[in-house]
Amino acid sequence: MRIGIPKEIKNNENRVAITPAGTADFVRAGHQVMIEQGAGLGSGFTDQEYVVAGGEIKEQAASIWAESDMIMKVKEPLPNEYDYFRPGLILFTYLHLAAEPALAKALIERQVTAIAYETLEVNGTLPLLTPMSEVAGRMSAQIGAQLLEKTEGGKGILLSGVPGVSRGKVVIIGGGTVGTNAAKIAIGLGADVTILDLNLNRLRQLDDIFGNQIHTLVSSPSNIAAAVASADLLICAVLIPGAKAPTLVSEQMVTTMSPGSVIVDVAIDQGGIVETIDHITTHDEPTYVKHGVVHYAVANMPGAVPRTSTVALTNATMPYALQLASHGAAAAIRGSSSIRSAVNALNGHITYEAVARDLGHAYVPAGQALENTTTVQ
Ligand SMILES: NC(=O)C1=CN([C@@H]2O[C@H](COP(=O)(O)OP(=O)(O)OC[C@H]3O[C@@H](n4cnc5c(N)ncnc54)[C@H](O)[C@@H]3O)[C@@H](O)[C@H]2O)C=CC1
Ligand SMILES: CC(=O)C(=O)O
Ligand SMILES: [Mg+2]
Repeated sequence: MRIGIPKEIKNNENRVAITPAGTADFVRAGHQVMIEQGAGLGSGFTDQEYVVAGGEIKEQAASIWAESDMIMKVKEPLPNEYDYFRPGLILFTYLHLAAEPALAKALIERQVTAIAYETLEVNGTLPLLTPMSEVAGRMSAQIGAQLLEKTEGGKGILLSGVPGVSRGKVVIIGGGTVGTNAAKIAIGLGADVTILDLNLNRLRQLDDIFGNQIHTLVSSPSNIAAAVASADLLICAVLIPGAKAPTLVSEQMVTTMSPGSVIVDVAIDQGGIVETIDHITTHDEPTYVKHGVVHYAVANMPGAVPRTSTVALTNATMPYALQLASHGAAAAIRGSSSIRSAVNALNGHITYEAVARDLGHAYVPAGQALENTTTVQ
């Protein structure tokens, strides 16, 4: 199969979908890999390293899209990439379609086989989301701590406090991968940490992991309201796989936060959980202030630590990419329930139930969408 790796074009997105080692894995398995010139530089990989691994460097993104059977990316295609879509093209990347209706429409209209990292499931886990959630979770506490500094627009507190001065309060809504990793760093920084989750078993696990280093609370509207009002730093880490994130923090709740408090909404890639977040921010302009509260809503946080993130992401994606390349999409989708769970659009249909529901499209299971088609390779 011919595999194409365009350079990422989202703001400050320095990750790349393949490493030189991954290129060598594909080549060893008999595939051809085309990489856009300079695509790996942000992650510290030179064109020469890809060539040594057996890849071919192309100057133009357009020829990579046109000549590839499978495009591997990191972030969702942006509107100026939609024209490259064509029937049967395999697109393997993060998609977050519930928050991207125009992208969903383009994928349907052009009958792309769109396979999303974030919904690929193995025994109830999301192994292609986990590594980036680990990165973003850890970053969220680090970034929040910095935004609390006066010079960054914050209220001017140090999360650890000092002897004689109380610690800062970090509230984390959602105790999954992002939430747990945020807690690790926030605890390390010496903050007073509270985690809310709907899942009581998850709260039990967190209690086992962190003991009396954290407070746990069930995620109810009244507990959220009280915790938000007391937070210096609010980290939002809720996920319902594939679905648009629920609005759990209302504008009224944000008005109860003291001036200079900080919100980091990591769940923004699925639409975010905070009512006062009305747009996705970028690494160039990461924050804005509303009701005196600093809001951070960058949807590609790991793009700022690309060396760590590219290696962590590709460690997880490569085994599935190799399956897709070696068997072809149709056989891989039929043969692997995990790959099937990642298929969000195929042959003009939305094939992930939560995405279909949130975008108001009909849901057609991937297996059914594969019937009577000759366009899917
Ligand atoms: N902005 C960025 O750059 C990045 C964003 N993310 C996003 O972060 C979000 C969280 O991801 P993960 O931690 O991997 O998901 P996860 O599935 O590991 O954890 C989500 C947690 O939310 C909990 N939850 C669901 N409904 C809830 C509610 N109403 N109240 C409280 N908790 C609730 C679940 O029980 C679960 O424990 C996702 O949207 C993911 O895409 C991940 C990486 C990078
Ligand atoms: C998960 C995601 O959105 C990211 O890593 O950018
Ligand atoms: Mg996005």
